[in-house]
Amino acid sequence: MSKLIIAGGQPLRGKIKISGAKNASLAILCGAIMAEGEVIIENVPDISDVRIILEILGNMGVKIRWLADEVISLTSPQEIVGDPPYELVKQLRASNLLLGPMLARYGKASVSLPGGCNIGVRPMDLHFKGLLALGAELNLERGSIQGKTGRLCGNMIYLDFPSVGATENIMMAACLAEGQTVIENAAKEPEIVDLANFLNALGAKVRGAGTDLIKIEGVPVLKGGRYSVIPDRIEAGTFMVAAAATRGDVVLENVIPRHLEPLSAKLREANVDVEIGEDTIHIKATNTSAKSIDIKTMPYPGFPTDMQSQMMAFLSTVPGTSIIVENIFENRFRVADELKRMGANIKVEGRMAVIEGVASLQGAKVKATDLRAGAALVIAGLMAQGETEIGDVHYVDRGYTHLEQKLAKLGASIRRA
Ligand SMILES: CC(=O)N[C@H]1[C@@H](OP(=O)(O)OP(=O)(O)OC[C@H]2O[C@@H](n3ccc(=O)[nH]c3=O)[C@H](O)[C@@H]2O)O[C@H](CO)[C@@H](O)[C@@H]1O
Ligand SMILES: C=C(OP(=O)(O)O)C(=O)O
Repeated sequence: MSKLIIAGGQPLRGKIKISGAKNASLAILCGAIMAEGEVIIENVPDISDVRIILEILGNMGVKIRWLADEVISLTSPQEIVGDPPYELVKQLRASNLLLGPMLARYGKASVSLPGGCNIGVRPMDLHFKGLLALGAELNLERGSIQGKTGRLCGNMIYLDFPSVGATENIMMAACLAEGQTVIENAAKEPEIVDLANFLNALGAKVRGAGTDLIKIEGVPVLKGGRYSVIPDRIEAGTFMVAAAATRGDVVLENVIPRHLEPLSAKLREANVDVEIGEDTIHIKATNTSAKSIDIKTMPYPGFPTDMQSQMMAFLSTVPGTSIIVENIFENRFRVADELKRMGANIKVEGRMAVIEGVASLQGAKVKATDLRAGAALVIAGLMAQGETEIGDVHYVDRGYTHLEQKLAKLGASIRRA
């Protein structure tokens, strides 16, 4: 098991290029199996979640070739040669996004339920509700979803909650259904828009992605095509917060600033200077004294749950009392216990965390409890006095491309052991 060792106390300074979005790439890679021709996807991040989903697709008979760094070619078979293997599926939540595409293209699917994970339960009732409304037959057998269908049929689907995964699964399946599907109260996250743009590049007819009403006109086939994934707003956000937390001066390149507005607004409220360019964001925190703030995680365009832990690390040394309310995933405060080992003063009460800013954190041995918790501990380690050793770094590797190299380029003292 590798560890990250950080000698804290250096403000981050310099420029960094943001990679392609994990959460968009994973959905797009699943959607690619619906195409009848070769699909080329650019700007795919080199992270373990991508490697696992590719292994799953390979097991199903998808031909996969890396054409260059971050560029993948995929060609799906006429018939699936094997089900997604449980051993791989259980390692990543996003494998549940194979359900819609498999049903739509192959008329059958067998995918293990994701079950719970470290950040909370990951139910799929809304995915089921949508796919059943499109005419699929779904059964749960020994922890695995077994689905079959003839050609799916468009329908009106209202989501009780704007679930990102359910919107993606239903939207993908509806692309090959007969007639029109309307998803009401759809998720509006940028990754939904990216997936819709990708599907449209293959010949799908999806309109309204990015609003809460998505309309999909089914087509008989999707063809091959080429598509470039959007930049990762959460990787970008993590570097923004790391820059703010170390009182640094960092320019992020290859970002879509609009996607980061919920975070930029909160950082400005905390007195951090955020300058927006066309595809850059400049964080200047060298001369600022940060202020405590309150945060509530919400579906987009609210504050993202995936940035909550990193903000908790930052706020732990901001004078005053900050409050975070986590509305999406019930177990996303586990990182508080690790931050407390470094001297943070955080009280967790159900879905609320109260953070009393302390003068500084001290380096300690800590463990990543999930992906963004790991990112938060990296930020805490960069701020802390002395050495921090972060265990269970495999969580961090799920979602960050070349994290140590990028941070070292900004002047951090960080190494893997
Ligand atoms: C709204 C939201 O912030 N979604 C986040 C969620 O997407 P992901 O797609 O994993 O999760 P959903 O958006 O579906 O889930 C959000 C909420 O809806 C509930 N739920 C979901 C599906 C379902 O069928 N039934 C149900 O009750 C979940 O328990 C959760 O409380 O995790 C991703 C990884 O961290 C983030 O990138 C997404 O931004
Ligand atoms: C928790 C995350 O991802 P996943 O839904 O793939 O577990 C995340 O991206 O922060």
